[in-house]
Amino acid sequence: MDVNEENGVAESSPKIYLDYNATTPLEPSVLTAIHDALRDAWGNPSSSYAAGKKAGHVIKEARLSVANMIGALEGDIIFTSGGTEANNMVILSALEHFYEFHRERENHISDMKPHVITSNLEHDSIQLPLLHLAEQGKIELTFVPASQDSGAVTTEAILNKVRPSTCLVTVMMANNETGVIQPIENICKAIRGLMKSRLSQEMPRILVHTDAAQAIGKIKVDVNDLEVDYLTVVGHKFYGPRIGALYVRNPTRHTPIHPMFFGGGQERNFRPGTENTGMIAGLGQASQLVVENLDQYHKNMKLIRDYLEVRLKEIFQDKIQVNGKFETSERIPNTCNVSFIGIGLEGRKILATVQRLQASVGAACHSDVVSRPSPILIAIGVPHDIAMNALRLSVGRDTTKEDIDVVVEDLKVAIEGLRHK
Ligand SMILES: O=C(O)CC[SeH]
Repeated sequence: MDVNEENGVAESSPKIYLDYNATTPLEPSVLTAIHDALRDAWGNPSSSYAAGKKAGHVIKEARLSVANMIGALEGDIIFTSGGTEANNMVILSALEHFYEFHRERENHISDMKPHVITSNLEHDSIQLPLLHLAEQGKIELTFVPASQDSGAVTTEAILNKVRPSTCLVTVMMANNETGVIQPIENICKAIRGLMKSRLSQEMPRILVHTDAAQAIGKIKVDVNDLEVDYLTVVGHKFYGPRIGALYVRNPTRHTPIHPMFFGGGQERNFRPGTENTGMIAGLGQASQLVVENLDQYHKNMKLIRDYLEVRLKEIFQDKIQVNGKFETSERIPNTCNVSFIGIGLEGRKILATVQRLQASVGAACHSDVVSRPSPILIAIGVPHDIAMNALRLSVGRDTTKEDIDVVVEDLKVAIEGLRHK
């Protein structure tokens, strides 16, 4: 067995991956679906001959699977390149809806700005386009702070920020760093309750979106329970490929949707561009697996995540704090955000010291920022020094108790070493 000269660890010591909120590997059957589609359904889906029809059939089946996974209709699903594209499409469609509403009433829109409400917990693919539009003076933007008693926004806090020009409320379904589930169903019901009065007062309908990236494949996601107008699906968070889909409730007839770019008319002109048949096939298969196994996935991940937290408590006792665990809110079953109490135990230092664990201190897209704590943890009231010492551990479908035992021992050795530096 070779031993790495730098860290003295046997090269063959396999790494333990606990960063499934960052991304997941493909399920074998998803890989097979992608391979088979690339091999057999390579035709252009817009072509009317056999090769095109075969590709079109693969896409139709995948669309049905994605729709089935979230309780939607086939026509409500628009394939996108991923969650970022889907989220940006929602924002721009809501703005267009605002302007169309006022143009139809011949209102002077030149001095009107659409208003958007979101939370201070959102992924960058919501937060940054909204900030960009606000900086350009194109929207008015309200960030509703999460409650520090629950790690989630409250429906009341969202409602309190509604104004006549509000056209979109967008709140993620579950946070990628803490796992805290947001009250999307309640928010939707409350916003729908405003619908009649707003229309009678010549105010635009408030559209509601949720980014379900971290929820799908972990908890039940049903658009009929939620009553959202839009919902973002991200394949690589549930063992699927790196494409996505946008759920739009009855597009154009009930819910406005506008293309961000123009081309050959694919996806009913909502999202033109020759379809990525192979990846779409994979997304369909990943969705089918969720339909068939969600309860088991949820049960297994929760068992292992809870075991992780028990073992951490056994080893570190009062020298750890689990962030995002509140009496008044729920977490997705696979996520544990934990801080190690003590000087010199910054999360990044711990990750640089462990021998087997692969995890993150927060969102992967923030991994380049080394000098600050997670803004999400600060937002839910975690003190700065505790937030600096946080690790985000997210287990997967196949993570075992033996994996957890290895990780906990790895952390124990690393932290003892850092404490004595
Ligand atoms: O790592 C995450 O939380 C999502 C990808 Se930026």
